[in-house]
Amino acid sequence: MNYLRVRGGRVLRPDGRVERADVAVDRDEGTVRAVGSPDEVDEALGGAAAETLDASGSLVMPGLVNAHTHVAMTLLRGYADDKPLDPWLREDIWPAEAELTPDDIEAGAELGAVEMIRSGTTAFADMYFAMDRVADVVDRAGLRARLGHGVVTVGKDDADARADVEESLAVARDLDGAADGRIRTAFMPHSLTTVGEEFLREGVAEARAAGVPVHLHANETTDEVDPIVDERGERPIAYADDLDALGPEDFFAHGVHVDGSEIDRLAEAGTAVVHCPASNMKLASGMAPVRRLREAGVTVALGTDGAASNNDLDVFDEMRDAAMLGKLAADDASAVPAAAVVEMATAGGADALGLPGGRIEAGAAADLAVVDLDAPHLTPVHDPVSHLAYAARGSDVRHTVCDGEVLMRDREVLTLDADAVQERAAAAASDLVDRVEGN
Ligand SMILES: N[C@@H](CCSC[C@H]1O[C@@H](n2cnc3c(=O)[nH]cnc32)[C@H](O)[C@@H]1O)C(=O)O
Ligand SMILES: [Zn+2]
Repeated sequence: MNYLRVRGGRVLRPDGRVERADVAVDRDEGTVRAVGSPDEVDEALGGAAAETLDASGSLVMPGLVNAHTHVAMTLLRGYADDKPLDPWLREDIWPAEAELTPDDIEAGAELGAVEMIRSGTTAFADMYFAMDRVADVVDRAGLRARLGHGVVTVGKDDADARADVEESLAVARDLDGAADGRIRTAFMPHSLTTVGEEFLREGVAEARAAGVPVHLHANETTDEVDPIVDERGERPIAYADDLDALGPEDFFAHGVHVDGSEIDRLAEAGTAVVHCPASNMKLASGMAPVRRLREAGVTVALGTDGAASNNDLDVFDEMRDAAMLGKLAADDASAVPAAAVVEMATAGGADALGLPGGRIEAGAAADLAVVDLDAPHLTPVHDPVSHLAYAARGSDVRHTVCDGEVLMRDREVLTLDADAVQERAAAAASDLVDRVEGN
């Protein structure tokens, strides 16, 4: 038997209670074997030896889920700021991305993986390209992910557009189940306005046949909603439904400009929304109606979006931003409370992505973050859940565990060489900018 014991901490349970408990992990299975008092855990282990992870003075929480990002965009962190979505993409980001090589994407994904592990994130959804390289990084990092190749067809001729759709479907079929099952996939058209209708229709039909979900950017800005309403006489979520892209396994990023009928339709279909508050604020896209979505029964997860519109991959920031912005959007300080954003960043994320994790209970995936509460900015501890939402930072995470494996112990990343990764990514980013500016 191959056990790991997280000893001496307080544990955030699925019902939101925090209790003093040890957690026993079956590393071979990658699951939680038992949660309980030291005696109860002794009994569950039946005297078997276990490697120990010290959690004294700490809170053991489910690993955080970053449910929408473009992880290799870490190379473009701080490259172009202070513009709205459309000119930001067209004038700055897409020209830079045109110069990205698969090696760059691997370097950026490694940097993102180190950043995520250091801040307690154990699972993420990624839409980008050169996804075989991203998958290789996920495998080596020990993380869990739902990956897809992002399709854009606007401005492409028919053959190029079709090839992009085919690439996304091929990635969805070929990479599903990679990294010992920690990698799952999705068909990922970029958005309902950057992919033409016939390509959306064909791609979604193929995705359904292959049994993979659909992930796209939806209702992010009014510039994206208005043309659909003007051309089709229907709102984007109705259009998505018409395309058969609104299923219970599908998950849409943003959902900022959704009206009541769209919220109801999302709830009825069981399609999840990934709220990206920092990206929405930075690009001034708008305020998602998070309270209304949750009240309607929509699964809401949290995402950082790419590091160029955030500008980091720290889901603790996202929890705080989601609570703050949710209150502002509802004009009510009781809207989107601490427990709600913690749920969105854990169980909500796992449910939206259809990945295991998000809850610490016997039988669940052993995806954990151990947060050190012994710090001035976390003193006193009246309510640990309040601290997770409003006062803690990614750098407060001591240990990160995914699928039963320790990815970081005492703030040292074990699966990747963090210094080498940082150096390589900085060099790749500087070469990239030289190439872009030389053009
Ligand atoms: N195959 C496509 C790449 C699409 S990947 C997904 C795209 O989403 C872009 N992106 C990043 N953040 C956002 C956002 O907030 N909204 C919309 N697109 C974004 C990102 O820069 C990337 O180009 C191509 O040939 O261009
Ligand atoms: Zn995005």
